[in-house]
Amino acid sequence: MIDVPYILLPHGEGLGLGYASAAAAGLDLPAAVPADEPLTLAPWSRAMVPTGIAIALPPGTEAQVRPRSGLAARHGVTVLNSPGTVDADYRGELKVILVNLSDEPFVIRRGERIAQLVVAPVATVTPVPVASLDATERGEGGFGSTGR
Ligand SMILES: O=c1ccn([C@H]2C[C@H](O)[C@@H](COP(=O)(O)OP(=O)(O)OP(=O)(O)O)O2)c(=O)[nH]1
Ligand SMILES: [Mg+2]
Repeated sequence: MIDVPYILLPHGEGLGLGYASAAAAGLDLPAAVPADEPLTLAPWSRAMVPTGIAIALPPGTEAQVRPRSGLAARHGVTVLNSPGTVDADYRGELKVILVNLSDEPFVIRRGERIAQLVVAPVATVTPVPVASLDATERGEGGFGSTGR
């Protein structure tokens, strides 16, 4: 277990960050919209939803903002830039770019879990310019080159 420090911003008071089950991969992210002002995501529209949370990821890690399957399956609501990337040096508020891919409006209430955050190790590399690349069996084949 790796400690990940987080703070609740003023508009995140009372919200939290946690796993929904013992071995869940993703920390659920809550919507930090005002309790008396739910956010309505119109059909085929998007919104950047505040979570009221800021984190300090350990160097060598990233966090991915992933959709919740229940919202996607039941309401057509997903994370537009999935998986969103949270850099280890980011100290701003975590935000979730939700999109409503359905014909029905979707209402987001305060504290509702809108996405999940998966923390993962990340390889940081040094890009090295070279004259040519080593040969492989695949070569330049891609995008279905091996068949269906
Ligand atoms: O779904 C997301 C994606 C990003 N971020 C935050 C954390 C991340 O570290 C920062 C920048 O994200 P990204 O690199 O994807 O965006 P960019 O368009 O490249 O912006 P920047 O120029 O700030 O890197 O925004 C979120 O809160 N939620
Ligand atoms: Mg970036």
